[in-house]
Amino acid sequence: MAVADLTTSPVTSTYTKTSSRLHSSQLSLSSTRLSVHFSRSPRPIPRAQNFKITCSVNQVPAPVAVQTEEAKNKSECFGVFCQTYDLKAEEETKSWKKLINVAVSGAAGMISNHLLFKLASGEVFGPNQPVALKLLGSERSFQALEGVAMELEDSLYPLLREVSIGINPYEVFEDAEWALLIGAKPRGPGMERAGLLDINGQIFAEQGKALNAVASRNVKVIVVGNPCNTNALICLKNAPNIPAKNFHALTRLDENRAKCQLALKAGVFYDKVSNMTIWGNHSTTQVPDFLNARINGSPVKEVIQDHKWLEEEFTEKVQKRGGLLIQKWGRSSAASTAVSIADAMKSLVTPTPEGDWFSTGVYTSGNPYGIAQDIVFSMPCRSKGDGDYELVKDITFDEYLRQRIAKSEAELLAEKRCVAHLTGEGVAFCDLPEDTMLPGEM
Ligand SMILES: NC(=O)C1=CN([C@@H]2O[C@H](COP(=O)(O)OP(=O)(O)OC[C@H]3O[C@@H](n4cnc5c(N)ncnc54)[C@H](OP(=O)(O)O)[C@@H]3O)[C@@H](O)[C@H]2O)C=CC1
Ligand SMILES: O=C([O-])CC(=O)C(=O)O
Repeated sequence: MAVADLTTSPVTSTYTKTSSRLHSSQLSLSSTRLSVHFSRSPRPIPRAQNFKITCSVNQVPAPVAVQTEEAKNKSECFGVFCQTYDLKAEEETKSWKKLINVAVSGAAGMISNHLLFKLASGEVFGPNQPVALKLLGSERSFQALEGVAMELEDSLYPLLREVSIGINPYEVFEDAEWALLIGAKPRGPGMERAGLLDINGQIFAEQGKALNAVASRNVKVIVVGNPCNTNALICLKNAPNIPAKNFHALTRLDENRAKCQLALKAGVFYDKVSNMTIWGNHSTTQVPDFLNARINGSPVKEVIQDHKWLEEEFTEKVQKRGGLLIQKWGRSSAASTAVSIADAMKSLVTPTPEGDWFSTGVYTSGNPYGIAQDIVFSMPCRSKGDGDYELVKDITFDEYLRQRIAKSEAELLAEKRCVAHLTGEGVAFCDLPEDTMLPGEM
């Protein structure tokens, strides 16, 4: 059976090889009451979970689901998203753009549980952009991933045309135009940061190789899993055929947190805060830049005259916001992180408002600020809305800002030495600064 067909989008070729499972597809079709019209050659439903869902709709006993190793390694369309409908009568689809492929790792995790529904709703790409979600999980999360896909089915999003799930990045990332890399092992009690860098670095090295092999040549990659700057560096080093500029480490949550704290102090609504840069690492050395930020168009230091608060309390509040939230919630920021991923994507697909900018962790080569080359560092960017960005040139520095930036830079250079074995730059040597911490660590 084919995946959902759009009059305006080509059907992907993921399942054309699985003709041996055509029989299963026919079984599933006979047990579904959904009206199905094949506008192209039918493709087989290859997965057991399709039976479970269609049969539960009609109270037909489900065939026994036997999942082979081969089946588990495939990225496959899920349930209702495997159907092909005749959309010719649907006028609205005429104005739709070509289907966009979005791959998400850690898709069964907490952040994804918020993010996927934003992507499917049209909030990120707009009301004319149909979306295909390609969800990456693992052996341990596969059932949860099925649950996520079932919730996506039940949400009936008109723009959500395809959902596929899998555990092999070489399958899931095929033709991805966006890759949102969220899955990563959380740091456990007693685990050294070097250990976390190594374990998660291996995940991102593997995923970089997979993107390099099968993703769109212009895929935009947003690394969320921590330590996200160095994971992004590892990922891009393992994907030499994809422009390094396309890789981002998520620091938009930090930008949003900084805007909120400035608004609170100034007694204004947070939409009045602009030009907010987060410099450096998504860690407790990050630098929320109050020198260049503005409130109601005026420099922050003119609006907030308590400069001691800006240098000491504000900076630390932003750096440690994630840790405080974990103390309150018992788990790390998930909903606000998902919002910030959506914000980061929107900033790349819509033109940046005149005079403003946004923060994202990007590859430093060629930066105009004197920051070390060849790391991933959060900096101020503008976009024309084409998925690309330029670094902002007219930035002011003072001694305080320079010193803080240098500290975060030193931390990232140390992280880079620590993962040299994963970036193809020789033998790793770990001399991480003592106080190196993720925002979630206190
Ligand atoms: N940059 C930022 O601003 C922020 C980053 N984060 C980071 O995002 C990441 C995901 O957070 P969240 O969704 O809340 O986390 P969850 O624990 O809910 O999900 C993380 C997912 O990571 C996957 N994973 C990959 N490898 C391992 C492993 N070895 N052990 C356990 N899980 C693994 C799991 O999926 P599977 O089994 O399918 O692989 C799991 O579902 C974390 O690294 C977190 O620190 C969080 C907040 C802000
Ligand atoms: O440390 C974590 O996992 C959470 C995190 O990044 C944040 O809240 O900014």
